[in-house]
Amino acid sequence: MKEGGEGFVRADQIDLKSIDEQLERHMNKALTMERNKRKEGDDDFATIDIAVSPRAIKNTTFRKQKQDWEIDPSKLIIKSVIARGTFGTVHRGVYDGQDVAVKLLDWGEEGQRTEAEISSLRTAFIQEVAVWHKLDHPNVTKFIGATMGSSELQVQTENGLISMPSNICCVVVEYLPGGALKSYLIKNRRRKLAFKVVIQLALDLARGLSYLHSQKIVHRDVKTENMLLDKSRTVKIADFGVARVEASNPNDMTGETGTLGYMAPEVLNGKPYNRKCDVYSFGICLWEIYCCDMPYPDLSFSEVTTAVVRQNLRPEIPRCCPSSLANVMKRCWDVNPEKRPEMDEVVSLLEANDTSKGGGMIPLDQQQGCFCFRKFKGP
Ligand SMILES: Nc1ncnc2c1ncn2[C@@H]1O[C@H](COP(=O)(O)OP(=O)(O)OP(=O)(O)O)[C@@H](O)[C@H]1O
Repeated sequence: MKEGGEGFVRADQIDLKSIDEQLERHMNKALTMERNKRKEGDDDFATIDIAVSPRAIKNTTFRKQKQDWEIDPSKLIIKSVIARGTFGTVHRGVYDGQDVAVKLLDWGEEGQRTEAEISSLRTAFIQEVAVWHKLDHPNVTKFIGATMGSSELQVQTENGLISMPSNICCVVVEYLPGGALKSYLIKNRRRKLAFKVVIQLALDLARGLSYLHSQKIVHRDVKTENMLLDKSRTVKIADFGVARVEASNPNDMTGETGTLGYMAPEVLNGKPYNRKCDVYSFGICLWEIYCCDMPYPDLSFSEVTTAVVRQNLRPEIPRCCPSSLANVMKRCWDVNPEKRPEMDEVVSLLEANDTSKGGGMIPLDQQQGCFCFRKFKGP
């Protein structure tokens, strides 16, 4: 599917029949695999309270018990593509008169994805809905609803409204026009941010994470790309694709997930981890927000892993950074997860900062500038 101009998708570029056929084949395969997986006693779904009933397939439409998070597809209009993510495409849309972002699950061309990939995509999709639909906080992108397959979805094209193939899965969330926090930091990489703005952004993120942890959710992919800004620059946590309900036994949570530069050493090492991996990633985000820079720009993936795990490498904190903030960063990225603070403590530490006297990182190219970094490291 390609983007059209003026917020439209070109109708002639949507091959509805073949998408429908692909979906039908993929859905059946994925459901068979899921059924087999359940028979084998896989308890992956133990924490997911979505009723996915493989029995309920009729005429290729994926039917299930109506969930409280299900949208009314007739009220949703899908518009142009905003971005392409791991799942598929993210579109702008309108739901019941409200501006929304619509994440559509893309099953890929026939033969493009293996059955295992399709199954894991679908599991991730279900997982994202399972986690997200329960959340309600000003610093978490508001979940509006989802559908796991509907014949009533419509896409707005240059030629009017066109029905989407049945079985399309989508998640509908509030539309956030400010873009990703990462892009905002990149925009300000030369000028840097006022201390007041640094604290505001950091507090938003810290409050959002503290809320998630209070709900026993570990985000597992905390990074500035996954944080979106609303029109008044409030940070909202987005992308719950790999978020999980925290396991009561830490040994139940292992596996590399997240994004390298933000990943805690225990995650990089494949060791058991808990919510403290989010605290580590928050520490890296805090550094990034203060510096408007990227951690480890000159290192390759493998160099980052080795250096973080074996040499305790962390981003270099500029000398102009107030100790109150530098200490939060250092505590958050402590190698020992138990020594890292809880997110609610981080919120209190950030709230204690006095921002009335100005401050903030001094751009390197100013005469009296900050020479903490040896050279400019633009993203
Ligand atoms: N609520 C939203 N409002 C506006 N834009 C959004 C919204 N949600 C997502 N986007 C846009 O879509 C992009 C991808 O979104 P998201 O990260 O949620 O998708 P994803 O499929 O999980 O991608 P990935 O896992 O690769 O990060 C975001 O970087 C952002 O540009």
